[in-house]
Amino acid sequence: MSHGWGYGTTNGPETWVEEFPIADGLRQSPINIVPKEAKFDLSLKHLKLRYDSSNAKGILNNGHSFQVDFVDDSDTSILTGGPVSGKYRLKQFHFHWGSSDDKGSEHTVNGVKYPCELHLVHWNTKYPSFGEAASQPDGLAVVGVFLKIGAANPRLQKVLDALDAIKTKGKQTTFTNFDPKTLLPGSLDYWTYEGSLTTPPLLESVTWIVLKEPISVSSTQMTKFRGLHFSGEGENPCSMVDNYRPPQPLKGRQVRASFK
Ligand SMILES: NS(=O)(=O)c1ccc(C(=O)N2CCc3cc(O)c(O)cc3[C@H]2c2ccccc2)cc1
Ligand SMILES: [Zn+2]
Repeated sequence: MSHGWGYGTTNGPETWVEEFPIADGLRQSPINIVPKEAKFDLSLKHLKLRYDSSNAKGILNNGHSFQVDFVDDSDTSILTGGPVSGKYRLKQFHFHWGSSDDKGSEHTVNGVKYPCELHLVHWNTKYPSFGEAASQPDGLAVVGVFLKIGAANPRLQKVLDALDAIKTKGKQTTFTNFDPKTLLPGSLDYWTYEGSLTTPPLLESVTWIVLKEPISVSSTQMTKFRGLHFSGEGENPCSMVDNYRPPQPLKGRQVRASFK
């Protein structure tokens, strides 16, 4: 998918509406989460994430983030429970981060930005493929995990060590035997709301599941994310930083909490 959108001054989030009018839609993401305004919902189930590490297949610099792709031709890495019904298959995970430790997350909590946010992208198996699901209102479920500056996180190391091989746009390499469950915090308490992709095409097909508890990342580890480039090999080097969309209007949506 070649596209002109990005995170720069001439092609950043404020310009996306020109090519993707849904950018001004009724269920856009990310949002600012205000815990005191989230409604505890007793009917929300425990989030069940069951991943098979052998489904990990590769890691790719796609020019706006990097993603770890999973084999999704069977129900071996799935999300069930939580706010969704049915089974959602893990497709990929990726991150959004800042040029400094004071920004980088897409969702914010009481207006506070984290330095980084992990997204685990799943698609509803009632549809034949990810692409099909992505155009349906109940097609995708993305688990968002905040990263907070603290001790170095050894669970991130395998991912960070692979980044040297995918420095520039379009580069990819094999990435196997990795269980993304190792990236999750101890608690699976979450906020949930109906939203969209946070990158073009901004499709309004995502049930967001944002975990309350962050995982740790050190400042040194954050500099590894910032060593990637938006640009391709041989192009003018452009550091991959600030690849986050700012919070969007709630437009009457209710954010629910799985915890009191
Ligand atoms: N940040 S997010 O909302 O969690 C998100 C989720 C999925 C995706 C995603 O997997 N894809 C497929 C790869 C891709 C490549 C692009 O160049 C692009 O502009 C968007 C995507 C999106 C995508 C999702 C659904 C339909 C088309 C593209 C992207 C972002
Ligand atoms: Zn994302």
